[in-house]
Amino acid sequence: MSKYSPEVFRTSLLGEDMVVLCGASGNKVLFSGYDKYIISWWPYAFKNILMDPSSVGNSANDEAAKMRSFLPQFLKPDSLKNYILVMDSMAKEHLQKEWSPCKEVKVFALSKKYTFALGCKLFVSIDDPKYVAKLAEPFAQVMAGLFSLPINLPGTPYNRAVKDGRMIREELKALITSRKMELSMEDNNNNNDNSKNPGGKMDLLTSMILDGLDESEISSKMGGFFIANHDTASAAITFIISYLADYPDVYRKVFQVLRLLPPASGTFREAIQDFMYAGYTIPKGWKACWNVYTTHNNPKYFPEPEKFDPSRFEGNGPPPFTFVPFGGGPRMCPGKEYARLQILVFMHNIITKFKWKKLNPDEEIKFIGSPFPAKGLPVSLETIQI
Ligand code: HEM
Repeated sequence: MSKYSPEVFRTSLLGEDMVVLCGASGNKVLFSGYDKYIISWWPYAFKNILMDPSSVGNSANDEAAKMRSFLPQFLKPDSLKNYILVMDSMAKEHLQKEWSPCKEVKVFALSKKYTFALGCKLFVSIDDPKYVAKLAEPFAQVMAGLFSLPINLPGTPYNRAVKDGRMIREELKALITSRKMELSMEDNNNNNDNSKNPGGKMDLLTSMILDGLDESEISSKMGGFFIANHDTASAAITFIISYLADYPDVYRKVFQVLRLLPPASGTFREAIQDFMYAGYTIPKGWKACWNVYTTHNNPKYFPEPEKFDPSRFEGNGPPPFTFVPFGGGPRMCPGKEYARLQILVFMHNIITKFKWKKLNPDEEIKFIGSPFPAKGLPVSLETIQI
């Protein structure tokens, strides 16, 4: 029987009190030692690294709220269905090019390559592989810097992330300028409905421009969307592939992987009134970081929580707010339908093309923000004919 022992970790940053609601399940303690400080610093790191200084509010929470207040048409299910064909053809092309010629692949790196390239295509209509690769490097540095010690000295991961965050915003601003010019040229030439869709590019960028956001807001928010997409869907794909290797008979029910290894470790809230947690009073006004992993591993709702058992999702499934890979309530992940769709389309393509075996069956899983396999999940591949 797993033990479940919630803990509270208190810190104080830039004058704001914060608690990290961490916990333990079985032998795993998700946040220990200095990880707790890194996690509590995250909203500030996000703001300092990714946000244009002219578009930032007073607190990190203001930034999240602004991000939320703008839910682009692009991310709504009605619009997303228009992108299934692009997702499908990119998944096929990616598998053909990167997987088919190989006997063995490292799943994590390749799924990241696919989800990032898909984001470039659907968010900003970039499909030149060289340009995609040029953007991938600074985004990887930003991701590393977001979960590092916030020491802004030359050579530290945080310092590199601040510089690369600035570089990304500059690239995005250049894209915004040229897209605005295309839009206004089409408007001048042609006053029909297509004028809102230059060259067929109704991507996230055009969607934001048409919603009237200014350049610095778009570059900050766009950076946020890229980062939110960066390690999440690729982690989900990686662990679905990993669990499928262990449990081939349950491949149809794979989405419960999101319970066992939720790609986003948690998020931040402000207490609107005093509340009790694990015997502690958390005062009104404090920031709280809640953790998806420990919610998903609470044996009260998921008996034998570390067991992979798809049948627990049958019938009514788990009670509300216990299965929360995309969060819950009004701040729930706005990218969840996009994420689900890209994972589904990719998994459909991979399952119908390959069988695979893990090369390191007992590979360690590490956590830096999101979970990842320590050696990148190397697998051997066999092409199948259906
Ligand atoms: C498997 C993939 C993903 C997972 C598991 C995931 C999970 C989460 C979680 C747990 C939150 C916090 C929700 C809350 O506060 O209640 C969140 C927030 C957010 N996600 Fe995702 N996400 C994923 C993919 C994406 C993608 C692809 C995008 C963008 C295209 C995205 C955009 C965002 C944004 C902008 C927020 C902040 C919302 C706010 O604070 O109001 N996510 N996500």
